[in-house]
Amino acid sequence: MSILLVACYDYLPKKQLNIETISPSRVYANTDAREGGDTEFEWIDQQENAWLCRVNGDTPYPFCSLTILLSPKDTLDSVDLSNFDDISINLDYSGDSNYIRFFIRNSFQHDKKPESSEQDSQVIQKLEGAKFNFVNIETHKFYSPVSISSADLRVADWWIEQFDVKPIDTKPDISDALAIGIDVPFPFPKGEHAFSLHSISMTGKYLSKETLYLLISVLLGLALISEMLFHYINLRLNVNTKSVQISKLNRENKLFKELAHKDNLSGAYNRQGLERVLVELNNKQQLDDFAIVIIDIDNFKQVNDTYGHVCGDGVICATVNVIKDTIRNDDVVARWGGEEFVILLRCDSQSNLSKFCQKLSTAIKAPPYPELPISGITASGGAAMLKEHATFDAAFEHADTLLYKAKNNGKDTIVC
Ligand SMILES: Nc1nc2c(ncn2[C@@H]2O[C@H](COP(=O)(O)OP(=O)(O)OP(=O)(O)O)[C@@H](O)[C@H]2O)c(=O)[nH]1
Repeated sequence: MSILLVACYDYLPKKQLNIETISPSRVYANTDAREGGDTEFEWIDQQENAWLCRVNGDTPYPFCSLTILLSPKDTLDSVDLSNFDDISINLDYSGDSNYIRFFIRNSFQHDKKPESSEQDSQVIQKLEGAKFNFVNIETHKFYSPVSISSADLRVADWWIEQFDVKPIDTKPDISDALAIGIDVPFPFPKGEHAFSLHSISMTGKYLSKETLYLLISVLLGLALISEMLFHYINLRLNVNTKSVQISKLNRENKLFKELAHKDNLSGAYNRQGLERVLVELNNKQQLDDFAIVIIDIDNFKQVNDTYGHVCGDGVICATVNVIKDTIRNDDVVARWGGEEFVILLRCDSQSNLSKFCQKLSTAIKAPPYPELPISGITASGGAAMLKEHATFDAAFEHADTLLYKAKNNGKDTIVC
C-alpha cells in the first residue's frame, strides 16, 4: 500500500486555486510615474483584463505592471501558496519584449521600515517591502496557456540590494503571498505593449512528498505497534488461560494424589497414605514422638456371615469414625487391610498410651452404630511406643505380637 502510494504520488488528485483576476477591488496598476517616470498604464478593457503599457523612452528603468492582490484591498491578507507547485498563465501579449515577467510578492519583515511616500496608498505601503519572487517567460510561449513550476521562481537581485537582505532570506518564499503580477523585465523596449490576461491558476498536491512519507511512516509505525499490542494481548490471554489450566490440573493432581492415598470404603488412609505420613514424620525427625496402635475387629467374619457384607462394610466405616473421634488432629488412622487398622498416635509416655488404648477399646464397644442392625462390636489391638524400638518395622512387629496376644487372651482388649 505504502509503495503504491509513493509510486502513484504524481497521479494523486491535485488541488487547484483560480486567481481572481478581474475584480477591481483586487487589481492594481503600478508604473514608474509614481517615481516621476513617464511610462503610462492604460486599460484597454478592464472587464476583459486587457491593458496597455506605453514606454516613452525617457525613463532609464521603466516599469509598468498589473498586480493582482490575493485578497481584497481593504484586508490584504496573505495566502500560503507553498503547496502549489504548478502555475498556469493564459495571457495574450503583443509588443517588442522577448520576456514577460510573472511575479509573486510575499510578506517580509524588514529590520527597517521600507521607505514609502505619504501619498502612497496603504496597499502600496504594504507591498513596498514584500519579497519579489519572479520568473521570466519567453513571450513566444504565450500562444497557448503557459505552465511554469514554482520551483523556477527566483528572488530579484534589485529587491535584495534595495533592502540589504541577509543571505539567509534570499531564497524564494511564497508561503505568505500577498499578490501576484505581470510585467515586462528590463530592458523594457520603448513603445506599446498590450496584454490581455484570461486566467491564472495554480495546482498542487494535497500532501507534499515529505508529509506523505511522514504519514506513511507514522501509519506503518502505528500498524506495527497495533500488531505488537495484538500479539502481546493474545499472549497474555494465552498465559492466563494456561495458568488457569495449570492450577486446575494442580488441584486435580492433588485430589488424585489424595484419593490414591485414601481407602475408598472408609476414607481413612490406605497403606500408601500411611507410608507417606511416615516418610514426612521421619524427614521431620518426629517419629519418636509417636506410638503405633494396631486394631483388628473381633469376629468380623461372623458379622459378615450373619448380617451380610454391606453391614460388614458399615461396621468398618463406623469403626474408622469411632477411631477418628477418639484420636487428635495430629494423629493418623489407616486401614491396613480387611478389618485391621493402624493408628499413629502422638504420645510421650507408656502410661498415656495405656490410657488411650483403654479409651479406644471402650469407645468401639459402646454401641456407636445406631444405623446398623448389630451391637456388641469389639476390637483387639496391640500398641508400642516408636521411641522404644530401633525401627518402625520393629515397633510394628511388637504391636502385632501384642495384638495376637490380645486375640489369644479372649479379645476385646488393646495390649500395650
Ligand atoms: N464386609 C467386609 N468384609 C471384609 C472386608 N475385608 C475383609 N473382610 C472380611 O473380614 C473377615 C475377617 O475374618 P477373620 O480374618 O477370620 O477374622 P475375624 O472373623 O474377625 O476373627 P478374629 O480376627 O479372630 O476376631 C473375612 O470374612 C473377610 O472376608 C471388607 O472390606 N468388607
